[in-house]
Formats: sequence, structure tokens, C-alpha cells
Amino acid sequence: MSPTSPKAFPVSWDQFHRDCRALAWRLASAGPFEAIVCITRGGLVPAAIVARELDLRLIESVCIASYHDYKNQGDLQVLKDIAPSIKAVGDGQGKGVLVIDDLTDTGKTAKIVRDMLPNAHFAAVYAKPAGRPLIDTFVTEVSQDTWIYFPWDMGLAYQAPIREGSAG
Ligand SMILES: O=P(O)(O)OC[C@H]1O[C@H](OP(=O)(O)OP(=O)(O)O)[C@H](O)[C@@H]1O
Ligand code: HPA
Ligand SMILES: [Mg+2]
Repeated sequence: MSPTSPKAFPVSWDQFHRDCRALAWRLASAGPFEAIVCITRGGLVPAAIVARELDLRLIESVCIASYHDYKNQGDLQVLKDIAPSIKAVGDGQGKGVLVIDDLTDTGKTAKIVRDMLPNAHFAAVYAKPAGRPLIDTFVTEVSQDTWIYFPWDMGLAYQAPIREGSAG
């Protein structure tokens, strides 16, 4: 799906913060976690909020790019791997590691990181049905044909009235 998808799910900063807090509440009983691995770039924002709530200070990134333009999912590229010191946490397979992303869509991004850390706990703020099986904890599910608009991708803009033909 792309921003031209039939359904739009716009998320404000306020809503995103609330949803990240809700995610942290759910994760509070899923740990204990020693470290967070955030999937850049989208995972950076929820990771910061969850790290604050769960008092986690060991934060790593795995840098993956999948959508090279706003219409098509290009090939997945791992731009930066997870550091050996983080891979060594727990059982060396991800136990005690919390992986965070902003959303899962097809699940391809999460699958790449699952293959790196099979026993890690995977969290996303939002999930679409195809990606949901890859994620252990999420807050809100939207349909596959919905495009989620994150606050960092948006700005204030005029909105046409809902009812066509009304003033404006
Ligand atoms: O489940 P998937 O179909 O793999 O899609 C989900 C991924 O797509 C987006 O990242 P993107 O690659 O666009 O990069 P970004 O986080 O840098 O925006 C989003 O942040 C997820 O990481
Ligand atoms: O619904 C989405 N919104 C923003 N970025 C995305 N990357 C994959 N799916 C989405
Ligand atoms: Mg991403």
C-alpha cells in the first residue's frame, strides 16, 4: 500500500505519544528487557518514548530501508547491522532484547530483524494484518489497504469541507 491507498489513518504527535505510552504499558509486563534495538528510521521515535517509560538506556539501531519512494517498496537494504555486544545479550539469540518499529506492513522489515534475533520481543505501534504475525506486541491494527500518515511526514494544510458544495 502507498499514500494513494483508499484509506488514510493520520496520526498527530499527541496521538502518537499516547499510543507509544500504551505500547510501553503493554511491554512493561513482557520483559525484563536489557536493551532496545530500534529499526530506523521510523522506530527511533517510539524507541525514545518506550526507553523513557521502561527506564532502558542501552539503545541500538538496525538500519533498514525498504520504501525508496512513496509508491513502491524497493528491495530491502540492511545499511547497518546490530552490534555484536547487543547480539550477545541474553542467550545470544535476542532473549532480553526489545525490537521496536513504528509499524509493520508486509512484515518484510520485521522478518529481516527476526532472522538476526529470533528470540527478541518485537513491538510496533501499528500493525497491518500481513505483518502482524511477525510482531509480539502492538497497539492498533489497521486494514492492509490503509496508509498510516506519521506526524513527522505531515504539516498543517487546508482541508476541504466534508460535504461537497458547502462554502470554502
Ligand atoms: O512491514 P514492511 O512492509 O516491511 O514495512 C514497514 C516498514 O516500512 C517503513 O520503513 P521504511 O523502510 O519506509 O523506512 P523509514 O523507517 O526510514 O521511513 C516502516 O517504518 C517500517 O519499518
Ligand atoms: O502505512 C504506512 N505509512 C507510512 N510508512 C509506511 N511504510 C510501510 N507502510 C507504511
Ligand atoms: Mg522503517
